[in-house]
Amino acid sequence: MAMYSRLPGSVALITLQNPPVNALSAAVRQGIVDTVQRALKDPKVTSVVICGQNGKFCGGADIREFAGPMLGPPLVPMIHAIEAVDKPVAAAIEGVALGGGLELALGCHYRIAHSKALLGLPEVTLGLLPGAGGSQRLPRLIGLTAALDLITTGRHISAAEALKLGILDQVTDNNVVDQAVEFVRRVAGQPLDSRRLSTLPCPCPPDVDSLLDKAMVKVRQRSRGALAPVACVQALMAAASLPYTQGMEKERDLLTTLFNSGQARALQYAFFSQRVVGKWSLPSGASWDNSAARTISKAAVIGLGTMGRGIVVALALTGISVVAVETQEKQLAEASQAVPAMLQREAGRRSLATPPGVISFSSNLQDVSEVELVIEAVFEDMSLKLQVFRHLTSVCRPGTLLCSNTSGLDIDQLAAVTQSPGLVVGMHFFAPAHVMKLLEVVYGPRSSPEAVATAMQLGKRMGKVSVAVGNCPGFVGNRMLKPYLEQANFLLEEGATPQQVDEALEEFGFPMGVFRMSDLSGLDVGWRIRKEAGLTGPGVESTRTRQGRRYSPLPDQVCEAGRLGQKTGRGWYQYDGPGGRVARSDPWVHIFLEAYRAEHGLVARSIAPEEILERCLYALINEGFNILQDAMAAGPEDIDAIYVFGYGWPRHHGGPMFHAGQVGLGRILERLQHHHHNHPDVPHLKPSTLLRRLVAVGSPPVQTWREFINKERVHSQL
Ligand SMILES: CCCCCC/C=C/CC(=O)SCCNC(=O)CCNC(=O)[C@H](O)C(C)(C)COP(=O)(O)OP(=O)(O)OC[C@H]1O[C@@H](n2cnc3c(N)ncnc32)[C@H](O)[C@@H]1OP(=O)(O)O
Repeated sequence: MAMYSRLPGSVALITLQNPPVNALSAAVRQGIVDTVQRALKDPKVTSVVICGQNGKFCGGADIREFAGPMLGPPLVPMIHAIEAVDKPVAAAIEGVALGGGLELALGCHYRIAHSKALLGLPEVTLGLLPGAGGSQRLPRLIGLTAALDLITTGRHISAAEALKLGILDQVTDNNVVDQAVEFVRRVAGQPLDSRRLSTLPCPCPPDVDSLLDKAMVKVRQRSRGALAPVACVQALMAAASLPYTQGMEKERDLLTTLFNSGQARALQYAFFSQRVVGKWSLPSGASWDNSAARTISKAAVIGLGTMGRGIVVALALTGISVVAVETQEKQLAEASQAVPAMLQREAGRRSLATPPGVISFSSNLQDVSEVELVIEAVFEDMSLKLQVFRHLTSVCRPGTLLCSNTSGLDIDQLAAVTQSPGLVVGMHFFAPAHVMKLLEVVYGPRSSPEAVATAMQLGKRMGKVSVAVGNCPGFVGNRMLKPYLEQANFLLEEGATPQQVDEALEEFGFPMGVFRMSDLSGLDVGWRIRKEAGLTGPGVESTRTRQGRRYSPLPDQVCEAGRLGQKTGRGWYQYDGPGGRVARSDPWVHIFLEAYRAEHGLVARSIAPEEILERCLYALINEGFNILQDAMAAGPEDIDAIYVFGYGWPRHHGGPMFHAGQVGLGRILERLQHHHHNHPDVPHLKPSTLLRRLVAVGSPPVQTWREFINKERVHSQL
């Protein structure tokens, strides 16, 4: 797990060996301890280089080991022992040096990296802090201000940035091990005291207290309720004010608290969920490892509204040539101005010198005839989409993949009007499409494995977390959103205000509560969908029961008053004019709610934040169980990834299904039963069969549900 070799010229080379990322498992740590000892004892060795095999230095501690008892030599003394060696030790960094990997490198006396290497301390994203001395050594090396940035964000930095910050001693485009060997030969015999970071003072700016206070405020605002960012700032406070040994004690105490927290478990689950969903499988048996994806080099986007423009940019950024089609001249003219500017901005944000893809604009649908894949992004209207698909199937060459960016319409219906229904899939992007990480890839009953594989791979190329989902109204994300929104409206009827509902959800960790979010997206979106579903509109009676179930006409009435959200400057809140961003409580809404309750004979009651959370979140979670039961998502990880990456579910709560497991399935079932008893006309509160089955078998951990569901399905229990 760590190979020792003696190179000519008295250099010992230690190579970490633990594919795929040389994580510091117990065996690797033992290997390092043994090989460092060997190098120390060998009088012929004058210097040491540590590197990783297969072009990767080290991806950090082995996250899989966190679930069990920690065996093998601990990291902290291992790194101290390296720092104390009296022969120069250099880290030769290729690929990645992340987390414990960078902490190991910080324990070495010198760090040499390849120009393409990435470095960082991403522990905060796993609910931890750099607990192998990183929180104390890094600020001593690069100063408190820069260390605060790197440790509280967990961002990966390039070798060039690391060199500028002073983390690296040298960056090379050549073989990094050769360079490191040459380097240590050169410095052999020089004093090492100043290279032992633990012995250095921590460079701090004069206004250190104010810097740390501001950092604390910032992390609390950025990730409300998250423990790890706060602990990172506390560890850096210790680095700034205490001797190294005491700083290390503080680091250890903070790490122990975090390590045992539910948040660390949730964030580590989220890390693995993201990877699990990439290994997609469909009920048909088609999966990522038995379905070939096509490589797309030329694509078209139809419809250049907000979504279409974002999709064009996302495709172009991957180097794909895009034909961007809009039949309305005014919209086309606007888009051909806006899209290149968006592309430049996004390329800049991603540090790309020039956007790699080429975009051509057209008002003629015939111009898509030569592309390999089309993404339709026209208005969310089935008859319009059908018209576009009929047209596409006649103009595109045979074999072209036809995708729809619908947010919930029937993919199969679209496929049915084409000549090759197997080549039709949904690609549901989230606004802004070039920024948001989530992509739902929707397979219909006739979608071919090749079409699904191609869309999944294209999503990955665009840097998205692509999740394969089944074809049902709203797919996964929006299907679960429906009961959540419904409960929020019912809570207003019963006495809550939009602020109270939003505050409870924001306190839980959502960046925006449901009403602020609806104002941002535009209230007319849902209004149109409800009209199409015959739930509201001319001729529909204004009652609180529609289509046999409880219905709240509140959002329809807000729209009827011309309040469509931020775009009209009024919605559930008021804003400083159309397009305003800052939501303020609006007396109109309170008067309106009172009048509404009076009209329907409702008596407002005081509603506690706990009830708001239970009603909104448990209704959403319950629908998640229904989705699993209907096989519209392959496993809970798929649902959780969708909610974390597309709907602002706080990552430190893992995702709705993980959260259900943490709350306790028995408790979720009991509260749903309670609320359903109080609201028997709300079917979404009726506990799902799958939830009942899981509770009946003792509420197994979320990681085992996928297998349980598959077995239950075989035995027709679901
Ligand atoms: C008292 C307890 C003491 C604990 C001490 C606490 C200190 C902790 C310090 C740490 O080091 S925490 C870990 C910090 N490291 C990271 O966060 C890095 C995580 N990994 C990544 O960001 C990426 O994987 C990567 C290294 C940038 C590589 O990305 P790439 O896209 O190339 O591949 P992936 O698909 O992401 O990964 C491939 C494969 O490897 C698995 N994996 C990656 N990193 C780790 C790891 N650190 N431990 C275990 N496994 C890891 C990943 O799950 C994939 O596996 P799969 O089976 O193929 O899905």
